[in-house]
Amino acid sequence: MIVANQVSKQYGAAHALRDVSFGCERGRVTGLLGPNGAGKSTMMRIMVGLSRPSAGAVTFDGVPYVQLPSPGHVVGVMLDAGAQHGGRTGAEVLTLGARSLGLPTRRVKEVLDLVGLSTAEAKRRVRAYSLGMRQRLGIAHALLANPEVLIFDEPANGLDPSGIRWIRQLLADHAQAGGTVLLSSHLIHEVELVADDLVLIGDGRVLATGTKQDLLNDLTSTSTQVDSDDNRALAGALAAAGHQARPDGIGLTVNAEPAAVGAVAAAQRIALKHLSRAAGSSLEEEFFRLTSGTARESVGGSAAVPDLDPSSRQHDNNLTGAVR
Ligand SMILES: Nc1ncnc2c1ncn2[C@@H]1O[C@H](COP(=O)(O)OP(=O)(O)OP(=O)(O)O)[C@@H](O)[C@H]1O
Repeated sequence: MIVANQVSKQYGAAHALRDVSFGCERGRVTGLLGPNGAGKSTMMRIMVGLSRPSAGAVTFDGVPYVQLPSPGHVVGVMLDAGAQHGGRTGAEVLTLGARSLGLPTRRVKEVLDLVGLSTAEAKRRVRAYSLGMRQRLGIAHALLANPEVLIFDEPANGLDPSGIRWIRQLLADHAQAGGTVLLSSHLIHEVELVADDLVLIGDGRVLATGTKQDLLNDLTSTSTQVDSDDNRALAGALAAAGHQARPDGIGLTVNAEPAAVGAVAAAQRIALKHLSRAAGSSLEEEFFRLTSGTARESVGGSAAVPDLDPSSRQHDNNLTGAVR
């Protein structure tokens, strides 16, 4: 089991992650979902020791990645498919990987077959690969030692529809065989079909976690659609009452029971034209609703932005593969 415990990361004055905690269980696919800049890549880099957290820790069955006796045998990582050396052939990249893991070179052919790269393609230099081929090579590299844990950042990036189906199946099969899978995406459809559990993050904070089904039930059960004579004033009054309201093309969609929305409108003497429970929102709609607030205060409840102690600032660089 992977456990992220109160992980925070600051880049200078910017907070990329704030107190992020979640778990990924064996036998399940966990989807880390969030819009661009939410902190997904930062979280994954911290998980595999490529970046140091400002606070908190991530463990694999109780052990931090960097303290695992042979991390490459336990955790298969695919973070940045573009990071492969462009001057090497795919076969060379995998052969070097196999050697460093103490694996026989026949494993190279096995993983090439597994990810659908032909022998001819494996002989080409990586710089000539399409994004989808690089992605497959990165996945092949992660699978070399047949690790129990897979951590993939945006694995469907660049894959064609059949490739996307293939990666979904691969991840689901891995979990079904007892493995632990964490994948990130900013595209909910990519994870909706394969993830058993979801961690929604925005602005570096966990917005919601749970099984996909529970989350969907929770998120959709309290949505209300409302239209009024003055939706701007109503949105302001709802926000002041602690509810999130967003324009939905007709009026507002609010994360509260209809009775609560009606009470706020009545208190402000705003006449309503429509008030109903929102019908069957999709997970995507709810995801956008949850992550649409750019103000940190609007997504995290008690989310005051703490002052940064200048002495704690880290001047990190941005080198791929560097601990930062
Ligand atoms: N090396 C760095 N230096 C400064 N800020 C950084 C650095 N790396 C990430 N950040 C910032 O941290 C925040 C989270 O970035 P991160 O790449 O983790 O998000 P993400 O969810 O993976 O986004 P995307 O979906 O676009 O890949 C962003 O505001 C980003 O600008």
